[in-house]
Amino acid sequence: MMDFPVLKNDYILKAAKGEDVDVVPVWVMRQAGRYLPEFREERAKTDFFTMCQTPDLSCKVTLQPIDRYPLDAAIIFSDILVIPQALNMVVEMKPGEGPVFPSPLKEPSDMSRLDSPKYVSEKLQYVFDAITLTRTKLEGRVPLIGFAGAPWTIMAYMIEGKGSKTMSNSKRWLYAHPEDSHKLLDIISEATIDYLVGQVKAGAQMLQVFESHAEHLNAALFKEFCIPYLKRICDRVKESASWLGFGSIPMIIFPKGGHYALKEISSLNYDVIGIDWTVDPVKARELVGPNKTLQGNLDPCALYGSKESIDAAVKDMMAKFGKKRYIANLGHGMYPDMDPENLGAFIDAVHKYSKT
Ligand SMILES: Cc1c2[nH]c(c1CCC(=O)O)Cc1[nH]c(c(CCC(=O)O)c1C)Cc1[nH]c(c(CCC(=O)O)c1C)Cc1[nH]c(c(CCC(=O)O)c1C)C2
Repeated sequence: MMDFPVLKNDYILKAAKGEDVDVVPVWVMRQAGRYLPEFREERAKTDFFTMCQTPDLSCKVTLQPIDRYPLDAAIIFSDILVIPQALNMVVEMKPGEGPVFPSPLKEPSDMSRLDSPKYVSEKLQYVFDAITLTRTKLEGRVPLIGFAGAPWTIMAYMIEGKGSKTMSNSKRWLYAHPEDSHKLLDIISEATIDYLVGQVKAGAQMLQVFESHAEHLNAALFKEFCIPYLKRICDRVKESASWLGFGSIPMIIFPKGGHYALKEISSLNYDVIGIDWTVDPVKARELVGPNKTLQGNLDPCALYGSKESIDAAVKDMMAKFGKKRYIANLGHGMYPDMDPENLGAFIDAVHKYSKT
């Protein structure tokens, strides 16, 4: 096990475990990104995936929001799509368009193009190096979060080849090729387990699994095509981390648009459930019960409002969540055209209402 600087702020780890904290911890999804001028300056010089593959650059932009704001966690700069890349698919970042796969999986026979998940950890060593470097450079200021995409979300990108409004190509697989869908989800899950365990070994102190495309499914599809894999990932990663001497690694599941599945998800071993802004925090608490930490859920677009309106929205949000078993965040990520000052106002408001 590596030797890292002593952790000075463990609010988020405590909140994840349900321990009492005197302030509500806060971080935001996509806190490293194009809304920050210092990020755009780096990004102008280097291709997106080259940044991910260069530990010095990944570390540098991971630390940018930590240097700027009093956040309670850092999240390693990378992308969920490094898993398809490690399974032998080409993914390019197109300016103004986002990630694009030139040759997505069209039919189940295309799965023969995929490499074995056995080699994923080897191929993603650069992420582990970035994590180790960043954990060192953080000097214990805040914990470092590692992450991966959930299997359905990754499968959807591999088949659609890019973002999609309907996900009709990947949903066609679920209905027309359920067995092959399970085969693909199994491959992605095995890759993801090794990848997340590798992140813990490299220094990640908490993990988030992004089920960003839950909104396209329903309770029945989620139960068949998501739950078993989310369960396998959580159980196996926790078991390995514990066996390796890292104790109980806190894990967050973020099912974006998955309001219909919250109760089912609360039966899994994730410590924290992230909710998007469409879910009422009081209803979410009823559904998941008292033994899970909730994370979220301000509409990111609230950051387009005035500082006064952000303050009022945070006050309302925090009254609904309460201060126990709660991690403040947005209900999804920052957008590139957001004003960095308004993120500061969001964080300040969380601190203000977490004290009173
Ligand atoms: C956690 C994370 C992600 N991407 C990035 C991070 C960095 C860490 C952080 O949050 O600060 C950097 C990250 N990833 C990307 C960017 C912008 C790229 C650029 O600079 O050109 C950044 C900063 C590119 C990217 N990568 C992806 C998209 C969405 C495409 C779509 O569906 O239309 C996009 C636009 C895929 C992706 N990537 C990620 C998700 C899950 C979270 C979510 O739901 O947004 C998803 C769906 C995860």
